[in-house]
Amino acid sequence: MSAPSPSPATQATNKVFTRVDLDGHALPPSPAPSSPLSGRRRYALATELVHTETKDQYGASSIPIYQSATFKQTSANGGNEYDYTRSGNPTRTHLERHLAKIMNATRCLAVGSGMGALDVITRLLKPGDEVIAGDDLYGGTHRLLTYLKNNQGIVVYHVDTTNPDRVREVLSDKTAMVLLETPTNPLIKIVDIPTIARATHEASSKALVVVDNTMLSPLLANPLDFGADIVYESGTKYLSGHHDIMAGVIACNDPMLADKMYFTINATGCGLSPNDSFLLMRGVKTLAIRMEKQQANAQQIAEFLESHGFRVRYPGLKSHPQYDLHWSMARGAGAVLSFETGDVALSERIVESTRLWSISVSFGCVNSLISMPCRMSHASIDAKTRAERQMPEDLIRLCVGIEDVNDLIDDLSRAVSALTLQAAASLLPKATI
Ligand SMILES: Cc1ncc(COP(=O)(O)O)c(C=O)c1O
Ligand SMILES: N[C@@H](CCSC[C@H](N)C(=O)O)C(=O)O
Repeated sequence: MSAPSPSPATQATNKVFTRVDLDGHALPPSPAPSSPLSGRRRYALATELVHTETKDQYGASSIPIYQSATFKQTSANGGNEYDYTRSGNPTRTHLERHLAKIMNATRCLAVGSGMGALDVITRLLKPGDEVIAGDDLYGGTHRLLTYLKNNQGIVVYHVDTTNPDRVREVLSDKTAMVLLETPTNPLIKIVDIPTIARATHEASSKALVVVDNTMLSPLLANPLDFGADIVYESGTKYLSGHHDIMAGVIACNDPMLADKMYFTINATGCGLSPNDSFLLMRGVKTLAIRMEKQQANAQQIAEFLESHGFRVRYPGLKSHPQYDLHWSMARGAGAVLSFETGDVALSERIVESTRLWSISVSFGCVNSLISMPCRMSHASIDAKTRAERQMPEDLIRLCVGIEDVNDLIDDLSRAVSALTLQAAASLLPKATI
């Protein structure tokens, strides 16, 4: 008996894609096209963020959540577009194609967290490879690099990446990866991506420049346009915007590199779940409006603190020593700033006296957060290393949300003035409020 001919729906599912991944699975075209059709012109980013191509059979305007671990095949040889969610899922693919468009990449991969993204990227390394990273960087990144150094035979240099000459000093043909963050977390220093990318590729044609773009998001910067080979972000932050998921995204333009990273994701099972892919997709659509409000608020708060004598680190302030460099690479200053009070105990009390600002790690959410990085987000960097890297223990980090800015300033002002009035003037060499 001959097999029944496949239905039109099955035929559509079985359509031949021009690209296949390392396991022979078909890859849908990526990035998603500018949508709806914009002729030759690409729409502005705020428009592209919202509009997304869907071919849903019922015309669903929001991507359905394909909450299925496995997918029925039409032949004993398998080979349909999807077979198993660890390998690929329609909701995740939709998100990845949309993000590739937004991140100016040909391919994007979505995984379970920002650290998961860095784990996938660093699995490109092999024992003996050298990695150059900043000396001011997210604590979890420092922790993973230290693990690789201690257990996987990777040589890691932490240098001041805000000075390209310090990077040049350690670049060699053994350099496999240069890992950059800009603005750095938590000291908000700026790194010259184009200069370092050029120097890296000159020193070793195989070395990869990897940029963590979590602080700015694709709305404000596209490091791939400045010579980066791979860009990753914690989707837990601005991309999703509501602190209701953990996610990580990786973008690149080299199909071979993308295939290698996809291999790791499939092999280890760290791809983003369908439900979280849906939530991240929903969050991305409002990125522009959230970020615009967040950074407008951050600017006013930074000016308020600076006008009261605090040393404020924010690239929206003309006093930032690398103001011009930042604006040569970015379309905005972001919404994370940090400031010093001159006294750890005072900083603690300010943090604990605010009411609207939640004491939380993370950033990029619609509500405002306050934290002391040395005690919280960067506690995984030991005290000795923090001291060597001159991380001020009294540093307060503000992650500004979308609330009414006057309420935020009032709350901060009340916390600061109540305490500084009590404090002896000697405790506050810098702060004069
Ligand atoms: C700059 C930066 N990169 C990466 C990460 C890691 O992201 P996730 O928490 O989603 O793993 C974080 C924070 O956690 C971060 O601040
Ligand atoms: N306990 C966590 C701390 C996460 S910090 C999150 C975020 N990157 C930030 O900078 O606030 C850990 O050990 O990773």
